Amino acid sequence: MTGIAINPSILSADFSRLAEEIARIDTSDAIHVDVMDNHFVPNLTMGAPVVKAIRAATDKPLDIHLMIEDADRWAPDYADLGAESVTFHVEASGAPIRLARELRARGAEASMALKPATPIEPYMDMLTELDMVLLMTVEPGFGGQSFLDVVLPKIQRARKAIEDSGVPIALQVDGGVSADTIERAAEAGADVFVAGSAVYSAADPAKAIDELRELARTAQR
Ligand SMILES: O=C(CO)[C@H](O)[C@H](O)COP(=O)(O)O
Ligand SMILES: [Fe+2]
Repeated sequence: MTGIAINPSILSADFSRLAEEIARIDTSDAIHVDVMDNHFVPNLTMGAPVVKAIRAATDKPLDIHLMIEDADRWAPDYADLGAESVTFHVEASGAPIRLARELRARGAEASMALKPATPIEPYMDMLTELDMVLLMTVEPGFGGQSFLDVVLPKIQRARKAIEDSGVPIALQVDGGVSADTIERAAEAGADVFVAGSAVYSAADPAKAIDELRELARTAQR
């Protein structure tokens, strides 16, 4: 297992004050940025120009979650603009191994996401091409949805495959992660947690991040 990380999603932040909102999550391990194109998912958020502005506003690692079609074409741009980690959806990639290698060649960590109903088994042999796997625990597209417990067995199977690979690949969950759900996800084997509404709805987001981290650490032990 790698160490526990809490990556707040700025999808739930006030976009009119993004730099201040980023400063409020200073205890985070990285900043999760949701890029949506209104095609892969029925929602539109931001593209490379805004991510470039976020890059300039913080030294925190950027964890870019691309919910866009034609990831093979667009994902490398986010590595080029200085993101530490770029996640593409396997459902939107024609050549995931080539894309993962391309992201790494451009200096980013390569991460692949799976929607809740996408099985992990066809991709078990390519895990070593990746730095992280993201298992969505909601249908992608919106913040504030409920955690899907139906994904827990897939988290367990992915954890076993990662341990069997002998390579320290991170296992991220995204969607509905809160103080009520993070322990279940950590017990199943996740070690990187995205939380949007749970962090930004808190009176003190930095404290909420620390509390989530402690819950996950205890559950992982
Ligand atoms: O990728 C996402 C949605 O597609 C977001 O990262 C996710 O929903 C985070 O928000 P919340 O914690 O409120 O569920
Ligand atoms: Fe996300």
